[in-house]
Amino acid sequence: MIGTLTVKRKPAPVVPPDAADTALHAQDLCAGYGAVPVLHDVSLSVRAGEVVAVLGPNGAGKSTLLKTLAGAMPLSSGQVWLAGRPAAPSLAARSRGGLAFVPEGRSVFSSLSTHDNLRLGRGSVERALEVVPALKPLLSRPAGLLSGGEQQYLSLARAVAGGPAVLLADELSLGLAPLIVTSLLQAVRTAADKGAAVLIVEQHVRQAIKVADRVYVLSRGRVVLEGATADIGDRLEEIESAYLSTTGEDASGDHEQGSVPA
Ligand SMILES: Nc1ncnc2c1ncn2[C@@H]1O[C@H](COP(=O)(O)OP(=O)(O)OP(=O)(O)O)[C@@H](O)[C@H]1O
Repeated sequence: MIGTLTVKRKPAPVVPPDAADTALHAQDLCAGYGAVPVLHDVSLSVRAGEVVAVLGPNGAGKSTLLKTLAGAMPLSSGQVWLAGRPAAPSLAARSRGGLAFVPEGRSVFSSLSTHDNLRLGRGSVERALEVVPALKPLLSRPAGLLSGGEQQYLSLARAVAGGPAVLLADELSLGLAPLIVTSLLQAVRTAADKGAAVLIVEQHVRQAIKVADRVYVLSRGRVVLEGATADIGDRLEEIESAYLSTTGEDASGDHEQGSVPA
């Protein structure tokens, strides 16, 4: 009797459809702190030239999401893809690969001038100033003497000096005056217009949707809504009370995931 020949093939790697042609793609991310899970199967993508805003009430997991995307925090499962390839495991390696991360809080070298702070970043001072022109008159000032808003301009400018392919920014506008918030978000828009894929976490929802192309709303670590800002603008109040106020944060915990509800 002739035996059956079984040819063992390596299974083809499963590449999510969005991963291949987007600058940043995350698939089914789960992460947490110790035994406490925070993110549950979060998937998203950001294309080059887009600003995408992550919105959600306090404690929804927005910062945790950005940290996992940046490689600053491990995943318990899921995969991050950068430019169609599985992302390197660490923040340092992702930075070398063209990802820039502005974490929450201002990190500037207080004793150095604004100009020297910019020179410390990988990249070009000129490029940074094209995106954040508000820093031009402040180049010689020690960073420690800049206002909170100016320090935030500097954090953003350092991140964009290298012309990142992907820019992640967490709560750039926290505690800042409305005019500065507008200016920071405009700089974020400029970074995208120059080709970056930009993902921001932002509490100022109404300001954010003026510059963002799309949003994801996170509640209790899950994406509960996603859509183009053009589609949600008219229904912002309804969406704010359903998803964005802390009291509205899903007491039942069972919002369905989907696109902008009809
Ligand atoms: N270092 C940590 N150790 C343990 N739990 C943490 C840690 N950081 C955040 N958490 C918890 O994880 C959950 C999500 O926090 P996260 O900061 O990601 O939310 P957020 O949406 O960014 O909130 P906010 O808008 O208030 O900044 C919260 O319950 C928070 O208490």
